[in-house]
Amino acid sequence: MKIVEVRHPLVQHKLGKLRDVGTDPVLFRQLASEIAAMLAYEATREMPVETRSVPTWAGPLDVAHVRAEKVTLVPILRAGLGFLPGVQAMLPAAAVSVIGLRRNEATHQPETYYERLADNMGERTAILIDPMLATGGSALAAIDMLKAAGCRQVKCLFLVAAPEGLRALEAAHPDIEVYVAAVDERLNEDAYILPGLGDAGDRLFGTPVD
Ligand SMILES: O=P(O)(O)OC[C@H]1O[C@H](OP(=O)(O)OP(=O)(O)O)[C@H](O)[C@@H]1O
Ligand SMILES: O=c1cc[nH]c(=O)[nH]1
Ligand SMILES: [Mg+2]
Repeated sequence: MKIVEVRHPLVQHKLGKLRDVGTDPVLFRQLASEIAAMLAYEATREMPVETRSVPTWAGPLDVAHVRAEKVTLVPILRAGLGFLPGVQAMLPAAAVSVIGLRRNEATHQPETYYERLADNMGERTAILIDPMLATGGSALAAIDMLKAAGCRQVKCLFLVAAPEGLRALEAAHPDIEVYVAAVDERLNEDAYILPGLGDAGDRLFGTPVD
């Protein structure tokens, strides 16, 4: 499994601000979105483009054109929504597929409550979007849904990943790619990432901790 930890100073600066418990939801969403755009930039580096001829002031010119119909963005509800705008800023024409998962806080297992995927999933690269990879259970469930729908290429964008979650993804899906702003230390006894960000969904949307 390809894992890219984006150590760019701008990403690390913004991540440092996200880790500050004093960062409120308005700034948290803005920073998360800005990092998401930079992760998307890295994840699309090898993206195939087609050549199209455009009229320019100097005559016709062949230019690169991204084929948005070959991509779908896949936010995992709810926290993935906070990450989506930054990725959409990079790929505005990509169809959005939505997966709703909620981690059961007692068992730490994901429970599915929504699935609405784009058409022609077999023709699309799926860019899975979630700020947190903890045990990996939610991402595994989402990737299983994407592959069951025919998806052959999956790239995952996370703000913070735990080593435990990365190992789980690697074991089940060695073919995927992962782009992350930080690989953190470990999970605590409640399966929260240390040092992590706390509950990303709550911090994005201003709800109390469950
Ligand atoms: O790797 P895992 O152990 O599965 O944990 C990570 C998941 O937990 C969080 O979502 P949560 O279930 O809290 O839902 P929310 O986004 O609605 O807050 C997070 O956004 C991931 O989806
Ligand atoms: O650290 C964690 C783990 C799961 N979900 C979160 O929002 N944070
Ligand atoms: Mg949550």
